[in-house]
Amino acid sequence: MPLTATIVAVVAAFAVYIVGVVVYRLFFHPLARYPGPLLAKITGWHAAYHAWRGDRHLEFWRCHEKYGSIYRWAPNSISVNTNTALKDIYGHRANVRKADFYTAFPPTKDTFNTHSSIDRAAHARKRRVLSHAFSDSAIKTMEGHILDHVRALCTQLLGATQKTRSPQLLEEKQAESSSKRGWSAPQNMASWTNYLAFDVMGDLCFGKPFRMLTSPTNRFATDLVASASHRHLICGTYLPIHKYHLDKLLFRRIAAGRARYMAYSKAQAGERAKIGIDGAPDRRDFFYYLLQARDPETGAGFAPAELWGESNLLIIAGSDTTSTAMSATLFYLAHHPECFAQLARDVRAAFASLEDIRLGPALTTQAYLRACIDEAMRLSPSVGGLLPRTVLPGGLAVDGHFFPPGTDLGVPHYAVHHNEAYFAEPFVFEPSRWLPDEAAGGADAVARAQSAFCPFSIGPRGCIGKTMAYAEMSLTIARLVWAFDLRLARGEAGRIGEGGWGEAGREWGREKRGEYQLKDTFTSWKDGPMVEFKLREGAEIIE
Ligand code: HEM
Repeated sequence: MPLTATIVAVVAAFAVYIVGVVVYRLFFHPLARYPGPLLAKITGWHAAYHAWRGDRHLEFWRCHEKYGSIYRWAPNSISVNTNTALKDIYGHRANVRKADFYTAFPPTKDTFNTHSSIDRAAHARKRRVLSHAFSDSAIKTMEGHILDHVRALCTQLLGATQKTRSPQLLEEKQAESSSKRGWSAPQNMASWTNYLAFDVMGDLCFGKPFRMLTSPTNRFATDLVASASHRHLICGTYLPIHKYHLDKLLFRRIAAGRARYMAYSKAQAGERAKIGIDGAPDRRDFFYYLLQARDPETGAGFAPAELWGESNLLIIAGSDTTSTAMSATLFYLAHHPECFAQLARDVRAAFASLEDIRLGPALTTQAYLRACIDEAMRLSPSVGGLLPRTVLPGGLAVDGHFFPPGTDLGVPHYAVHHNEAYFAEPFVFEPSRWLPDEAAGGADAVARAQSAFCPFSIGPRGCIGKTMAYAEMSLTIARLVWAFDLRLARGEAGRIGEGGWGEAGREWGREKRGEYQLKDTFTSWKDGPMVEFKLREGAEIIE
């Protein structure tokens, strides 16, 4: 056959194949009866586009507004926006495994970690070993490391209150300076909470903090981790991008950032592994627990590649997520002075000094503090998208729908957190909705809200670091609120992080001024809020 005829035949065969796939997916696929965007039913590129844009969490919400509680968001994938689906899909009895989405996460074939393990038995073993590092007693021994960095943050903010903001304000500052109680220049709390969370996790995972709070040298690593997370999301959402390394072609900056992070974390983990347990017997960090932990059933510990995989995971899983929740909490407190005032009253009454704020009953019983953090995580969840699970042989029934083996299912966090069926006025910051004595609707309304609240996911693959995250967030927010008065920066700076601001503000779902805006990169990218701090009357920070 002449060359031209061969090319025509190949192109024609390809066209017939494509048409066949499109017709099958639209009319004969087991999910064909479910509504959804036309392009999403035909190809995974639709979902990959939103993963790249960082508006995946909003797209799930928008589509549920349009199509109802269940829709098809990719050829083989269904999203369900109900509290019952949450239990059916993620609960302990769910007949599912993690979707192939997670094969895009590990840097090498032998570095599957607790988070990226798909096989249920392999995951159970890793999780058992890792759980030693998250026992209550282990977290208590890590408290000292966390507090070192929270103190460093307080000192930095105190320093900011003592710097002159601008020549015009010099006089005002001079008047204030003798008492050290002037207002600081606006501080970007997305950055500060990032530095804090990375310093804590670097300290606990690699045995040495990044020292981002006190020096700019290592701050570049926050961008690398963000790139790693974003790359995992894009490639996992549409696996051909991962399989054929298209990310290196299409998203070069993101792919390069991820590669740099992997090299960096490998080197850090290697250095910590060399020190081992004997080299630092008093050091109770994650590595200490990882190095000595043994599977109670098999007696096996983690191999070196697994150690890297786990410490690498912990940095990504524990830093960005926690910093987003803290910056979101500060965003909403700065936008709701009445809530800040109530929280400040509670915390200042409960603790006589800054150093009294430690882990323990006095902190865990701060109900309004927990309500503020939970409400911020509801409105702006650190992991806002959908965590896909694949139905195993035997199928799965969800909300009366039967799904065959191989179907990918999930509940999108941002969408279910804004579902009016569970949250009255879902876009309003209302911490009291979490307090049975204060919530409109009482204990029933609180129980309904709890049933759909899933910032840490739920079930056997839910966040293992939840207790640790609450420990870090409570210590940080309580200490900041105890020591400082805070207010939103005035003018344009105060708008950073708000909806309806800049280019993105014109997007449907990003127009709400009072909502902290996140870019969904699997975890989240954020900017702002810009907050001013002032050491409050009666507070002292020992530098
Ligand atoms: C506010 C802070 C945090 C949030 C919102 C959060 C959220 C989540 C979510 C949604 C998952 C499920 C991911 C999935 O199914 O793909 C998860 C898993 C996980 N998280 Fe967190 N996380 C936080 C803090 C932490 C911290 C501080 C650590 C460790 C120091 C941590 C370690 C992990 C690990 C290891 C997993 C995998 C668990 C498994 O698959 O068995 N997280 N987290």
